[in-house]
Amino acid sequence: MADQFPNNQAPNPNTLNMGGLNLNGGGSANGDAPLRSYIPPHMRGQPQGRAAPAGPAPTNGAAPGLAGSAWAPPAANGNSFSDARPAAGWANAPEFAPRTNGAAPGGGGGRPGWDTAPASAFNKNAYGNSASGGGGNSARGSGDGSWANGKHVAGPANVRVERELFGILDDPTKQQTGINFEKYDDIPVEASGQNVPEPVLTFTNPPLDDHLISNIKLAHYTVPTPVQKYSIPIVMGGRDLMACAQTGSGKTGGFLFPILSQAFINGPSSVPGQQGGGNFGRQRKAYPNSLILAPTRELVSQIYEESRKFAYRSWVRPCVVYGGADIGSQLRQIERGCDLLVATPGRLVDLIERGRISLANIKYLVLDEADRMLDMGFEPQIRRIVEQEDMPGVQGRQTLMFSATFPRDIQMLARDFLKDYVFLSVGRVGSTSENITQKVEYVEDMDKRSVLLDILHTHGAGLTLIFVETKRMADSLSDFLINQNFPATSIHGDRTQRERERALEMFRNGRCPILVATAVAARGLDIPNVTHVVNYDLPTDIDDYVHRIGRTGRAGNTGISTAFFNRGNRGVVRDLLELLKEANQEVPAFLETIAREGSGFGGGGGRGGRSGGGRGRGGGANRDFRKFGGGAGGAPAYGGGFSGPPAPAYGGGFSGPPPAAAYGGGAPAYGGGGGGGYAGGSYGNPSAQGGAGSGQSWW
Ligand SMILES: Nc1ncnc2c1ncn2[C@@H]1O[C@H](COP(=O)(O)OP(=O)(O)OP(=O)(O)O)[C@@H](O)[C@H]1O
Repeated sequence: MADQFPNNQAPNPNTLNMGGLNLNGGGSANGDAPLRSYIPPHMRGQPQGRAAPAGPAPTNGAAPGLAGSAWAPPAANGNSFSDARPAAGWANAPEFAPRTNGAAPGGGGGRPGWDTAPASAFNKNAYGNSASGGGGNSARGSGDGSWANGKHVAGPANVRVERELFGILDDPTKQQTGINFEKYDDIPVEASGQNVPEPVLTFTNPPLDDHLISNIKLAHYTVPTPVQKYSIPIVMGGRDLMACAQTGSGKTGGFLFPILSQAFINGPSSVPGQQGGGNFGRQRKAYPNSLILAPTRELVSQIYEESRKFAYRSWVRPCVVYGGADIGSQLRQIERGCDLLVATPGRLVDLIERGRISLANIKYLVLDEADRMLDMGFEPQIRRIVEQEDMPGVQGRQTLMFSATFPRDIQMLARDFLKDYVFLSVGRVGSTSENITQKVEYVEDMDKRSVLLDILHTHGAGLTLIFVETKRMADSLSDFLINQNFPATSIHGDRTQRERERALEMFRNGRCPILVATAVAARGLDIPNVTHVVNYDLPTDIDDYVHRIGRTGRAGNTGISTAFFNRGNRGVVRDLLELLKEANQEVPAFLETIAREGSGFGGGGGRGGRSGGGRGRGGGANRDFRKFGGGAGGAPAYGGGFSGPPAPAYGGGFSGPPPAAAYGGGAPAYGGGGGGGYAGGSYGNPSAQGGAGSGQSWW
């Protein structure tokens, strides 16, 4: 119960601050607020003076208005949602416990591997084959399969684990592809860099390993998405990669497939100092071959679950570590073997300091949502992990970066972490999927609750994710919705890890189909059946908007997003306008008007708090940095081959190439009209408040 009311208090309907909602005709509850400008549809056309009774008064009784909506509780006769819920509902939901790696004992077949494929570019030793463990006679590996006599021996099928990982056909708890899945192939692809390999068109051998293909089949994937088509040969060919593709278009598979395929082909590496022995038994220090870093606990958990799917029955044993959870159980997991590690940077540093993880065997380093990790102030930890511990240098590993957005400063970080990389963009960098119908409504702050209730009352089936800017707002809005008998919960950085996991699970399984979230839930989360994303508070940075709305309209499914916009959001108006136009969305007239008014606001929308020159969307700013004279070699563009030229340069005002020195870390002074940090201070907060390391953030 405490979970529903974050302050351990059920809100008192009589003292509930309704946020100035108009409950008694014209004024607010205490009668002194001005008339609200917003009139919900069901009240429109009624005599003046009855404006905006947008929600029921929080008094005892049923929940008027809910009955006809998707949220109607089966027995809505209590005082509040907690009373009205069905017996089998919220309160009785099982405690959520993070899944642990299910056992799946071994047997099955390996395959000859990549040897039959063209020799060009492919480095057979890329996954540690050069070490004796890879070629050893009985190196077991730590997953459920094993590696014996230089061959991969898969474990036997385990029906229970298979069901847990892959679900059943058309399983509603798993993401199904939607009607627009094939349309991903219409998105223009640009791949720049030296000697970019041709894309693959199917999940076949070669280049992919048969064991991986069998797991891909279990996941019911039939064809690769565009980012996967390109990333598979690029990564298997031994190249570094910076890949940018729209939200929900399969980037996770884009890095997992080639990494795991190589692992299945080449086997494990030996532990340093134990050459020839192939000691893969229980040991205190883990030597993973692959490291995937991602910004949030929820995201690393999700990537871990995906890696469990595709590593099923293989010698590879994935592990996950993140802060806020019991380190003891994570250590025990690692001790059982850890070939592929998914981690948040802070917890990984902790484990390295404890001497429990060595990065000496890393062959693949993935930075997922790298731009967010920088926003969160993780750069020192990331640099420490990559540059100051025992990880092989840039020449000795493959490094991959994935996101839907790649602001300029992250591209500059790439200069230090990547070598001769391919820059891949599926659609314009930072663009939104056309699978999402984007609506923008003009709503004054004081009317937001009322409009939200209106939306929730009329909303159909599916899950609704509501983004707010602060933790306090997340709590107060979810309390408010609960008092309005809506099955809501919240997720933000001040909730305990258990509360966060529980809230997410309740949302995922539909017991709480409304989730109020801060930016902590903006990135990467793949939750089936999220049909509506509401930006109750718009972010100050357009990239955040792109990721937030990307929680819907995934894997070819359609979705709706609604943004509440008012003049307080004018800093983002131009970017929003351009984004809507580019994605063929309806553009409300007020946006054009405010964009014209706001010509003094600069075009960048860049954030404060970040070193460097902000992240304006000036022409070319979000595309391969190297092409704009950054000093990394001006790689030739590769004809992407997927219907047409890349999207045109976006925004205005790319003012020419920066001097070469700008690439070296100084604040680059170019970009669309002065994006150097939109004031307001709501961003950049991580560094201002101690950064990721301190655990303090506004979200
Ligand atoms: N080839 C495929 N066929 C069918 N479904 C796929 C395929 N690849 C990925 N998916 C599904 O598409 C959904 C979105 O994939 P994923 O989470 O990797 O997207 P993403 O591009 O990383 O999104 P985000 O930018 O939000 O992190 C997932 O549910 C995944 O299972």
